[in-house]
This record gives sequence, C-alpha cells and structure tokens, in this order.
Amino acid sequence: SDDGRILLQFKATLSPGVGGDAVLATWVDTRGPCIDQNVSAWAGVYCENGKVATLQLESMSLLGALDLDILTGLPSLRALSFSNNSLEGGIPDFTKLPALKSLYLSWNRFSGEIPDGMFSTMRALKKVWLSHNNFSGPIPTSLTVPEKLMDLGLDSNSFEGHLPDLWQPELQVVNVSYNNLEGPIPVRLSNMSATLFEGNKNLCGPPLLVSCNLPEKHKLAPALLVAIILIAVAVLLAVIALIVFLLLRRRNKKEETTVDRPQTSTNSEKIEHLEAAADAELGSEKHHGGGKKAPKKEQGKLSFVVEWRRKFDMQDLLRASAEVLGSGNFGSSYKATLVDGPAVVVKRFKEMKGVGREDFQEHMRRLGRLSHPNLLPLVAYYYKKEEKLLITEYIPNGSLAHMLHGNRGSKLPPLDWPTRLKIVKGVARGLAYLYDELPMLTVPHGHLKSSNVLLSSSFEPILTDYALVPVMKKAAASQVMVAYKSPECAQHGEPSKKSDVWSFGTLILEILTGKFPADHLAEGSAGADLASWVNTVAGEEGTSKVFDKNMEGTKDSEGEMLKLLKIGIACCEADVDERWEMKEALEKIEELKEREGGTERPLISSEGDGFSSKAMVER
Ligand SMILES: Nc1ncnc2c1ncn2[C@@H]1O[C@H](COP(=O)(O)OP(=O)(O)OP(=O)(O)O)[C@@H](O)[C@H]1O
Repeated sequence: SDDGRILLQFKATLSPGVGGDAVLATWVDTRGPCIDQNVSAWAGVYCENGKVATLQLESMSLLGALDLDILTGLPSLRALSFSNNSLEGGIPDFTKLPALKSLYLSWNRFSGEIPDGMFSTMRALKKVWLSHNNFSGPIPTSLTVPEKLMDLGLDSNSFEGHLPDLWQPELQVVNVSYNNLEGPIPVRLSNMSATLFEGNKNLCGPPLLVSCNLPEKHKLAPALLVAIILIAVAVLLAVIALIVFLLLRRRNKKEETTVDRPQTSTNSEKIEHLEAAADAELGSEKHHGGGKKAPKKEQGKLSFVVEWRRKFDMQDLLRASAEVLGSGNFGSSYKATLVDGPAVVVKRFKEMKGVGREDFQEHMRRLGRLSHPNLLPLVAYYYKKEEKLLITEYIPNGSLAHMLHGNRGSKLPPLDWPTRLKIVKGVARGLAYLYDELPMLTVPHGHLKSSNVLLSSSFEPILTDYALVPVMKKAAASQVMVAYKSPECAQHGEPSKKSDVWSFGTLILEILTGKFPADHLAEGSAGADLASWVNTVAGEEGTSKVFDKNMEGTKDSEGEMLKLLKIGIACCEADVDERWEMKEALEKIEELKEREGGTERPLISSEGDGFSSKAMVER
C-alpha cells in the first residue's frame, strides 16, 4: 500500500537504540500497516478507515534528527508522538502536516529557537507537548493561532523573554514551568495552577506569589486601587456563594446515588452493566444502518492493544460465566471465563466520564505498549461515552492484600521474609519501569496499594490499576488512594513525582508489619498513617516489635529486615524535597539480601489452591 511504502521510507530515516528496533521490526512489507479498517499490524502505527492516522513511536531510544517530510504522503495522519526518545537537532518541520491534531516531542534533546510563525498554519492542533527538551529563545507567538488548542507543554526547556498571552477558549493546561521566562503572567492565564509557572526566576504576578514591581508611573492611584479592591471583593463573595450553592446541590445528588448503589456489586448488576454496554453497541450499529460511516460503527467494539492468544468480542464477554471480584474506588471488577477460553478480568470505570475518545484511545495504546514482568498487561479496552471497560488477564493467586490480611482461618501459610523481600523487589522494579517509560506522567502509578499487587504462582508481584490518572476526572484522581496517599496529595491535592514513592513506602511498611494502612487512618488524627505508627512503636518499644509476628524465615536476616524498614520509612518522608526519588529507592532495595543458607518455603501451586477470588475482601 502507499501508506506502507511511505512508512518504510520513514523507517529508513530512523535510528532506534536498544529495544526500539524490536518495534520497527514489525514494520515489514507484506500487506502494509492497516490490515483491517481500524487495525494495524505494525507496532506504533494506528489506522482509521484503512489509512494511517497515528504514529506513536515513544520510548524507543530513537537517535539523531527527525525528518518529517516523507510523512506528507500520509494524508490521514492526525497524531504524531516521539516522546521519551533521544532525538536531537532543531524542531522538526511539521508545518507540511497542517492537519495534525496532536504533536508530542517531549523528553528528547531537541534544541534551538522555534521560528515565531511556525504554528500559524497549524489550525487543527489540540495538543502540543515540547516539554523536557533544550529549546531556547522566545515562546513563538503563533501558538495563539490554533484556536482549538487544549494542552500546551513547554516546561523544562530554556525558553526566555516574556510569556505571550497564550489564552484560548479551549485551553486547559499551559505548562511553562522551569524555563527562563520573565515579566508578568498574562491576566487571562492567572487562574491556572501556580505549579505551571514555577521555576522561572523572573516571572511574576498571579497565580505566583511574587508580585510584579511595576515602574512608578504605572502604579495606580490609591482611590482607583480601593475601588478595584472593593469590586474584586464583591465578585469574590458572589463566586463563593455560587460555589457553596453548587457544592450543596452536588452533595445532595451524591447522597442519593450512594443510597442507590450498595458497595458490593451483585452478579446481576454486572450482567446489567455489560448488557447496557452491548445494547449501546448494537443500538449504534442499528442506528447507522450497518455502518455506512465506519468510524461510528467501530465505537461499540472492544479494541485490543496487544496481540492476544485468542480474540473475543463483547458478545463473548456477555456469554462468559461471570463472578464479581469486588468494587473499589475506581469501579467494579468482574472475572469472566470465556467459553472454551481463558478467564479475563473486566474492570468497569465509573470516574472516567468526560474523558474524550481520542485522549482515552491514545493513552490506552501507550499502556498497551508497556511490557514488564511485574506489570499486568492491558489486553483490550472498550470505549463509549458513558461506559469504559478495561480488560486484563485474570491472575488466579489473588492479591497481596489477600495474602497479608485475608488468610486468617485459611490454610495458607503466612508469607515468609524471603517471599516478602521478593515481592518488594518486584514492585520496585515494576514502578521504576513505569517511571522510565512514562516520564510525562506526574504520578506514573497513581494507585499503588496491596489489593493492586497481584501474585503469580511463584509469588512474583504483578502491579495492576497503574497509570490511569491521565484518563480520570481530576477530582476523582485525587480522591482515590485514601490510605496510601502522600501528605502533599492529602493536604494540597498537588501530587508530585514522588507521590508514588510515598505509597510504595507505605506498602513496604504494610508488608513488614502485616498491618493494614487503612486501620491506622481510622484512628483519626492527622499524621495517623502507618509510617507514624511504625516510628512511634519503634521508638518506644524497639524495632523488633514492629515486624509481623507471623513472618517466618527471619533467622539471621534481622539486619536486612531493618534495612528494608528504614527504606520504607525514608520513602514515607513527609517533606517532598527530602523524600527519595523512585530510582534511589530501587537502588537501595536491590542491594538487600534474603537470609543465606535457609530452606526455601514450599510454593503454593497456582491451580486449585483453595481460595476463591470471591473471598478477596477489601477491609
Ligand atoms: N486481573 C486480576 N486477577 C485477579 N484478581 C484481580 C485482578 N484485578 C483485580 N483483582 C482483585 O479483585 C478485587 C477487586 O479489584 P478492584 O480493582 O475492582 O478493586 P480494588 O483494587 O479493591 O480497588 P480500586 O478500584 O480502588 O483499585 C481485588 O481484591 C483485586 O485484588
């Protein structure tokens, strides 16, 4: 095909580093990239209506300069991402692709000035991410031309001069932090979060706390100033009254829904949800008369992000025997055993309303590309405006939460020290991988807790529910993770790059003490987290009193256990600046050893181990 030929020419211009060549190895000239209307056989290439629409070549260690000229032969191309590579040279010339909607060049080594008029013909652009490069010079003023612009990331470069008024009606994020900008922040940008502007030595004015020292002649006459203040106060009061009114109304509504929906889902509820989804699917097909318009028809289908052993569709899921696994903060999970097939887990999300189809799809593809032994791979997703499902493999051994807290009275032996250490190491490796692969996310995991750590038959930990913050409603994202939530999230709702480190620290302490973090929150007062408990008990009664009494295999390993305890406490450092980075925590953990010369615990077989996933109760 034409698209295939062009992409192969483009491939010849790329130089991938270690690992990246595996992706490009799937680009081979047999049938071209778009095997079906909307499916591509080439990794990183996504098709719509049989034409290449998206190129997402992220984290492939691509080197050298980027030449986009060949891509002008792909008229349906709408999104380009080269994030997290080692590309260098000046900004690639994308102006010959005027239909582009998204351009991601973050986390590379691009440098030099960007021509001021470069964006003046790019009217379709919605997302422009140039963060974490070495761009310099002024911010191009033509960035005000794309009037649908929603996200603009210019942070962590060396842009200098004044910040132009980049305001646009659709603009949601404009991040210019960590540059060399100066002067006042344009008034229309002043209601955005201060973190988007920090790290510039000479930027001033709201939302930053630094006021601009205007020259004398610009200072306002005192009477005028008083009038302005009075008006501002009046407006503020009106806004507060409106917010209180809206909040009260929302709370009333919320109370109604909580009464309506009991915490634990029933099987019939699952059927209802899945049926609703399928109805919607069939409905849309009926509606569009057998699919004259292909993009509409695709809406109700499962989209696979990985080549899976056996493909299935919505109908197969409905025919599958189902079992409710639980209902968490994000939504409910069901185990569906496909007719003559494996079991999968269907997770239905309730807090993803309002996330656009393109954003959702783009992020799911990003997740589909991840591959690490300690991460549960995403298999497929289902997108409808009112219904979002994620499908993963079913892991029969249950979760760490279940092994640590749910096995009293059952025949399962408590986890011994070498197994606990193995779990901590695996979690650390999975997290570090997420940090490497998704540097564009502030919180790469975002939902780490013991019920989201599943265990393989050899007790290798498998993380789930990761990297979903970008597709959550903002309010929902900051509400979840109650017991593992870092102080900066709990108090200011401002997550940092180290927020996952806090959750990880809490998890380490949970693994060592056998205590459930939420039990400590229940005790009430501020600072009532697991780390504070550990600190208090260790101080008053000695560290040996902290460890889980049921933990075996600890002979001759007290020194190593104590080191891990200290690592857990260091990760739970309240001061974000003092707290370790993920990388540092991983390095320290890799150095730890289990007891030498001891006997290995017998492994529990993965089949018929006598506990049903139904019993996985969250306390
Ligand atoms: N792929 C899976 N295989 C086996 N068990 C799973 C799988 N995914 C989740 N579970 C288990 O099913 C139960 C419910 O999971 P779910 O993710 O819905 O809720 P949660 O993890 O308790 O809360 P949250 O929604 O906040 O993540 C948990 O005990 C979890 O360990």
